[in-house]
Amino acid sequence: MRIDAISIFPDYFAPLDLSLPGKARRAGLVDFTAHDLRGWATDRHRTVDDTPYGGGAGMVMKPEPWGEALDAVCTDAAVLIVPTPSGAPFTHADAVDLSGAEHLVFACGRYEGIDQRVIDHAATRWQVREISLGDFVVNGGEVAALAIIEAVVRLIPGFMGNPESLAEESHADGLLEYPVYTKPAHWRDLDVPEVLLSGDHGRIAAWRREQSRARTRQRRPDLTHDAGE
Ligand SMILES: N#Cc1c(-c2ccc3ccn(Cc4ccc(CN5CCCCC5)cc4)c3c2)n[nH]c1N
Repeated sequence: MRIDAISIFPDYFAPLDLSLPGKARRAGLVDFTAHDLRGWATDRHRTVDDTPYGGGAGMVMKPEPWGEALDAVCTDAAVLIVPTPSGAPFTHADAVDLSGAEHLVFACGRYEGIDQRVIDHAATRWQVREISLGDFVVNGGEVAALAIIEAVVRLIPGFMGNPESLAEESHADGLLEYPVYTKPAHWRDLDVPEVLLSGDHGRIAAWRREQSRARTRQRRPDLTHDAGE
């Protein structure tokens, strides 16, 4: 998989050399490049923003640099991901879907966002996904791109050391994960649940299923329609 990120803060993606996706790069599973949008700004000051038509606070990112950047970076197979507070909530299903893509390009906006014509024009040439990380506002698309990249790359076949662990993850079956424990069995007057020390794999599996269901009911009633029934 090829992944490109376009941003006025390309150094924001340096942590990818340290985390999971960094390992994927060395294994040749993922090829990641961060690009500085200002490289496609043609004026002397390398301007990428201007005041909004219709008035309003803040600045909007100009279409010209973005148009040139996407023309240069996107291949025909590109899926263009545009993080935005107004996007569709990102889910595990999206991560699974995107893990099969050949080329992901992240358009990371700043200021009050990117001129809508950039997205509209891109949609005539590539698959475009406007995605939100959650119901809160941050100052740009980079943190969402990092989260999405990590969620996607770890699902690429051959990346995770223990692919079985993916099957039991939160949201993989519509439920939240059960609690986990390790040694010592007794710590600060707290014991590991006896069932986990029993060696009875059937009891352990049943206990974990019930813990997942209870957590999901308590913390995420929105997920409990018929998940994991
Ligand atoms: N993914 C994701 C995100 C983002 C995200 C993603 C990308 C950008 C680019 C810029 N910003 C900052 C910004 C965007 C909008 C506004 C509010 N509106 C602006 C237009 C007129 C009305 C008001 C304030 C500030 C971004 C934020 N935030 N939260 C998520 N889950």
